[in-house]
Amino acid sequence: MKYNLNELQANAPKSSTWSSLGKLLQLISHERKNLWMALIAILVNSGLNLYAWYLIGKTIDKYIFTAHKDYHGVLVSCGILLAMYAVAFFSSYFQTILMGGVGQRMLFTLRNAIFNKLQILPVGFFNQNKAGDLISRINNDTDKLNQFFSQSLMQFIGSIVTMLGAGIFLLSVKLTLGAATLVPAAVILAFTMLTSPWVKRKNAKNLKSVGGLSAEIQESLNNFKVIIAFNRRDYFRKRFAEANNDNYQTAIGAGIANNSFVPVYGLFSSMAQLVVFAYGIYLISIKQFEAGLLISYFSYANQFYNPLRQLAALWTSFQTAMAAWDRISHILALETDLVTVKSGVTEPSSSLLEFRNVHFSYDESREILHNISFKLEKGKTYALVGPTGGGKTTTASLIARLYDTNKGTVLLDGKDIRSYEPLERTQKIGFILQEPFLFTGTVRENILYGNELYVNHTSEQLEQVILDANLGSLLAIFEQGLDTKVLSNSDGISLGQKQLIAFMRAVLRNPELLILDEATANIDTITEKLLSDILNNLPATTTRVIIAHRLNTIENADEIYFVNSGEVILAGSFDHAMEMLLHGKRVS
Ligand SMILES: Nc1ncnc2c1ncn2[C@@H]1O[C@H](COP(=O)(O)OP(=O)(O)OP(=O)(O)O)[C@@H](O)[C@H]1O
Repeated sequence: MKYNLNELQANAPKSSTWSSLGKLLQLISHERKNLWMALIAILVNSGLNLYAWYLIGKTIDKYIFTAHKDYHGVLVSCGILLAMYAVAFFSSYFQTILMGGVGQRMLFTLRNAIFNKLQILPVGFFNQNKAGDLISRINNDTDKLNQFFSQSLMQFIGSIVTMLGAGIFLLSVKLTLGAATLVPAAVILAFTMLTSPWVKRKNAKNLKSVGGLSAEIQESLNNFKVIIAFNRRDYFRKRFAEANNDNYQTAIGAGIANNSFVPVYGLFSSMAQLVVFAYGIYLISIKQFEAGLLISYFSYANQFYNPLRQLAALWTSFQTAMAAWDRISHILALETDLVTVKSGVTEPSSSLLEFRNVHFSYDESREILHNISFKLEKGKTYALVGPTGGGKTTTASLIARLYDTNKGTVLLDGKDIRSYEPLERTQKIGFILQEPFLFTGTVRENILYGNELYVNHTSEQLEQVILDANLGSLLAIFEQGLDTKVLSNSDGISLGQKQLIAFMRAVLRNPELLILDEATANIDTITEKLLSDILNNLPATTTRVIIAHRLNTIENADEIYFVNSGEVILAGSFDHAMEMLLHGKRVS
């Protein structure tokens, strides 16, 4: 299945602005009550600000530009205006608090939704996407949406309400003057509609390059030791410089696109002022208009064009939010292809696991396993040997269902492995990976990862469980026992020690099938002997699959399989396996 987010995004059909807006609003549809209250607050605010200018114009005409000036009337109007501004202030404040909360809650929910989605996606997804890009989607893109919802959305609506109110005033007071004032706005509207797709594209490109830059930083931070050891800093510096340059170029592109509205809006709003000035004075000269109203008219033209100018900035925030939403929605729309299928017929089987005519490839280019069939019996120890890149880890990954076959079936206890719920399957199969994963915490926390059975045990009780499982000698290697601190980046703990913790973690889960993929590669010979004793003392029914390059590790296996060039062949004796390793076909 295709999981590469950048490719999926490039090939996705383009969606219209309005359908994207609809999808964006669905994100906060459960906040209906808060949205209505914020909307009412913004209507009150805009309405009061609009009415204030009408009152000012009327006050001037009624009390100033008249034969009997009435300053008391002006003072009364000022009192009313003060009260109106106070209410407008509180409604604006209330709306800001409401929408700030909506934005933060949406950010919280979205980040959770993306993270939960990542938990269910298969290994293939993580093979095809860079961690840095995913982090950027979770952090940066969700924040772009938050900014739109918490800051821009209500301003957006407020601006539209103010514009509508001002537009209605302009047209209703004097239709001809109003229509002339609004002509430049029609030009701006056409310009905005025409340039929007271009602006969105520029912003999407910029967000993608932010993801690329974040992936580059993450990769070089992960590999900093290799970079320093090999003095290959130039290589990473070059790659970083390229990603940074790409980000710089796309940011400039997005900046130009986003700001291209500002001068155009400025120019056309000045044009509108000019129209009001020239045409308004003309109307006064022919006694069809009053000077006080012209002052109001100027202000209403401003009330119309200022929000329009603001809309330019808000439109940018909207386009950025839509580009961010595109990137997020591609993750949310993904489904795992490792679904649990309906359980078919359970075949009575003495073997614990069976490969039946299995074909597998990571991508279309090359088949890694070709028509493979073999059985693993309960309680036996199997070794997988073969040259580097021969397909051992791939075979083990299919045994643990990290991937599904392209063709053929893997049966666990006579049942299609795909019919097991993940919890049941992972309880039956323990997998110690080539590179064990530990997280920052203590040995205890790492041992109990994914194991509900002992979480409430005291340290003494857990130590007893460890002793009973014959793992005491391994725990003794850690100076502070269960309380020994572990860092996920492995500093302060050796790779061998990490493998020991992963080994204890897997054995304590008491799996029916235990896979060790090069799990002793970094362990000294004496400790390896300890591990081998522990493996021999596992319950008699436990099946073991051991992948190892060190030959002494596989000496005592019941069966040895030779894995290479798409084949998994039973090698028979240890000597025959050695023969195959020395003279067998190597990977092409
Ligand atoms: N995630 C992946 N995507 C694409 N190809 C892969 C992936 N993982 C492994 N391969 C390819 O599959 C082939 C088998 O790899 P695999 O890791 O199974 O070999 P291996 O026998 O375990 O090697 P080693 O002894 O070095 O661990 C190799 O050619 C490898 O390049």
